[in-house]
Amino acid sequence: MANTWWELQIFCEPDLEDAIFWRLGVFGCRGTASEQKGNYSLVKAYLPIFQAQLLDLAALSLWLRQDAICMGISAPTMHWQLIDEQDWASSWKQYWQPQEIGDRFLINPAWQPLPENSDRLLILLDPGMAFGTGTHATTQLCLESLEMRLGNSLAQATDAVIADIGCGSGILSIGALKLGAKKVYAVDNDPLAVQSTEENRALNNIEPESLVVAQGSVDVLTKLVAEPVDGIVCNILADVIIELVPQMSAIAKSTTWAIFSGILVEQSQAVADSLEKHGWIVATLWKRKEWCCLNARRS
Ligand SMILES: C[S@@+](CC[C@H](N)C(=O)[O-])C[C@H]1O[C@@H](n2cnc3c(N)ncnc32)[C@H](O)[C@@H]1O
Repeated sequence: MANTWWELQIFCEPDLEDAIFWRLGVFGCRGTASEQKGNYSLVKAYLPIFQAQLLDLAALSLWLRQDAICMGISAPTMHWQLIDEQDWASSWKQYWQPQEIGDRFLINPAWQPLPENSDRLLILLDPGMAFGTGTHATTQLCLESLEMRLGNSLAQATDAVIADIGCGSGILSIGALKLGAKKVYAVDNDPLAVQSTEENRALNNIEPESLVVAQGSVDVLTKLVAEPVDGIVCNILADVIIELVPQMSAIAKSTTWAIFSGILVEQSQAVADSLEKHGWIVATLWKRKEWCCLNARRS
């Protein structure tokens, strides 16, 4: 039973997909994927059996219906079944294909052949049970922001020391290092994410000294980093970011820049207010679908 998973299958209108991904993420689903089925989307998500009972799944289904009603679109249908771990691993992997992100990155699932003739920065990933395949708008916004911060020749990318808070699969840490950052400190309070980041570090031939991974949050980072960092990237949910912002001053200096995502557009004002209250200036807001990414620097 320990290796048994819930497989959720949700048929929905494409406009509902993002709301569904958000709900599934909050719910603790791993390895979420979607495919087009005619005019509809089929979203599949996987959840360890110990994490949800039938009643929880019924409640999730009701929330999704509620979301659809609020958006004025037809309600999704949700089915669930139990599958074993082997089926889980192969079920969602077949939907995840190599993907170009921004101007520089190519995300390649670890089990896919390496691309030929690509001049993009290759990130090999097997997210395991952690969040961060690059398919979510918030991850893409963060990678594109990292490109802006580190990817042009004027930036001092090679000297940059970066903190990745809520590293998930390690995709942003690896992206920063591929852009030339000197060192990344990555933390996540989920031990499965720490394991996944370690595995993806090795997959991308990155030395442990260049990507230091630890379980925990900003409090752990403050003990890990020898001195304030040059950049921070933090893709978690808005309320968690607001909670963590005061602690981030301990790892920031006057020139530190920061990238925040996981924020719904309507939550951006609350996050910006919190940042400004704690010594940050919000320079830009990038939006994709209902998500946004705030680029900030110290005042
Ligand atoms: C949305 S995922 C982001 C993963 C990856 N960085 C990306 O951009 O795709 C958020 C991650 O933050 C972690 N997390 C949530 N709350 C946290 C906290 N207070 N401190 C550290 N990590 C946290 C979660 O476990 C999850 O792996």
